[in-house]
Amino acid sequence: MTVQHTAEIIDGNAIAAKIRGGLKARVDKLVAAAGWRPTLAVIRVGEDPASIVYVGRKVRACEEAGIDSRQYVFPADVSQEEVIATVRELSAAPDVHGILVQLPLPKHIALAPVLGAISVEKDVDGFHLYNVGGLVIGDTVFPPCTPHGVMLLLDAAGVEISGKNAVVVGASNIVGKPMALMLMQREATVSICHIKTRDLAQYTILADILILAAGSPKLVVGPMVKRGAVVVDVGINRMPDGKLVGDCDFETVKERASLLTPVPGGVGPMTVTMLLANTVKSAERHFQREKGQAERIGEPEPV
Ligand SMILES: Nc1nc(=O)c2c([nH]1)NC[C@@H]1CN(c3ccc(C(=O)N[C@@H](CCC(=O)O)C(=O)O)cc3)C=[N+]21
Repeated sequence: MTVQHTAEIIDGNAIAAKIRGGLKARVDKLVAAAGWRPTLAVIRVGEDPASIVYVGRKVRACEEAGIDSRQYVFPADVSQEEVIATVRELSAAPDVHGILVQLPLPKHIALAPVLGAISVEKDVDGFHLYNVGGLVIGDTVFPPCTPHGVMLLLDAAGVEISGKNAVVVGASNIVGKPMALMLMQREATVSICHIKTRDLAQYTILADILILAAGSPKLVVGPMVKRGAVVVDVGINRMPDGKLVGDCDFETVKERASLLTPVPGGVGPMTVTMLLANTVKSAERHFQREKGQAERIGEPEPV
């Protein structure tokens, strides 16, 4: 007889709240020492309703953690040059520690020059090529928020990664690719599936850790999942009835997985938390540089 258990559901909101508590304490300590607050600049272009909601959520999370935020909102037909000029100004501003350009941008704006204009020291999304390169060699200051949030969820749930078969479904620059690199860095054997993958099930069935980041509702159903697998669902799909669902068929996957993240309430809150974490880290690094400089200025002249 085999005994089957339904998956334990990982509570992303609870794990995120705990991490945010720790971040708030670091902010308080920094404010006491430095006399200024960590500050995040958010650039939003156009009136995409989802972007407005996401940015609003990030701004509120900043507030709750004691981080100042500033919003720069442009009309959808703003020129690429104007956006880049703003990013350059913010990159040079001494009182801004994090810069986030909300994606997606309108089609007439090329992403690479905009992201390239973000100071690597303020790149709290981890999208600048310098930070992408750091990730490739396993040594980055600002890991991209969503995949980093997934790693912390796995760690908080006590999931062992080294030596496991990890399968990432989705190969985007902001989730799938960096996710695969982070899992590989932790010594998982990683497979990446994408839109052209034939017979997805023959990969997913081997996964001890299955990460879904395809943006396709019910892409993965129970029979495609190895019994006892850990399934992290990064998908966010808005259904016609307004309901939010992930990339897996929750009810059938729940019968096969040992651990499963819900949508909403799984990875989403961790993404926002990692943005806060990177912003606090950036501000702390700024303070250390400032202090280092003050000490150098204060040094007596050699006789
Ligand atoms: N430069 C940039 N950086 C990003 O990190 C970025 C971006 N652009 N563009 C859009 C995506 C999407 N994203 C999410 C943030 C929070 C939730 C989130 O908080 N979700 C909650 C609530 C979901 C809801 O009810 O709407 C949850 O899943 O429980 C989801 C998704 C960040 N993104």
